[in-house]
Amino acid sequence: MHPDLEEILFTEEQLMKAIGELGAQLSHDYKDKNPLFICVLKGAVMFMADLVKRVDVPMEMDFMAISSYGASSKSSGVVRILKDLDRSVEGRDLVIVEDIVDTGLTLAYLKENLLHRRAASVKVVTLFDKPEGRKVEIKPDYCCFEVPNAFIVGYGLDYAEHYRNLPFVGVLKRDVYVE
Ligand SMILES: O=P(O)(O)OC[C@H]1O[C@H](OP(=O)(O)OP(=O)(O)O)[C@H](O)[C@@H]1O
Ligand code: HPA
Ligand SMILES: [Mg+2]
Repeated sequence: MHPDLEEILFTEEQLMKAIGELGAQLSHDYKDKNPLFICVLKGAVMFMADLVKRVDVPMEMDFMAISSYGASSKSSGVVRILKDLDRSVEGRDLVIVEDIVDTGLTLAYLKENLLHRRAASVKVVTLFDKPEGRKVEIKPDYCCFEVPNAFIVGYGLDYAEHYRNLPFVGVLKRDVYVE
């Protein structure tokens, strides 16, 4: 285990099993829809890469970079688009791929923004949901795991840009970060 972690919540095997099941579900739900999967960088990069390999219907990918946390464990509340999509989403069935829904501020902003662009549908897939962190009411359409109200890192999730490369997910020790 990594010395900065208090405990491991999900092993690589547990993550892959859940992602496999989600991929099968999405393949069923999006058959004949040619959905556009939108990866929310940077946190969702690992999840997106593993998920799309388990989707066996025609689909496309695009990427958006959004940031609200900076070098902190608390959301600044100000959501900024750092990189936008490459193409129009008008009339498309969109699947937003997130690593975690915490306060819900990122997702609320993103959903609204994409619906404004006249997408046919916008659904949200998240690896983790932290319901106790919510500041705005929003529910993901698909979720692999609920997590407790602690700051978690690994498998794409960072604290001050570190720990994204861990293949598992754990709780960061309280003395490693500032709020
Ligand atoms: O529900 P919220 O409280 O808005 O938090 C969730 C968002 O925050 C994190 O992104 P962050 O802004 O840290 O950027 P990153 O993906 O580059 O780490 C995470 O990847 C989600 O996108
Ligand atoms: O628990 C978390 N860990 C990492 N990034 C995050 N962004 C929102 N919540 C978290
Ligand atoms: Mg982050």
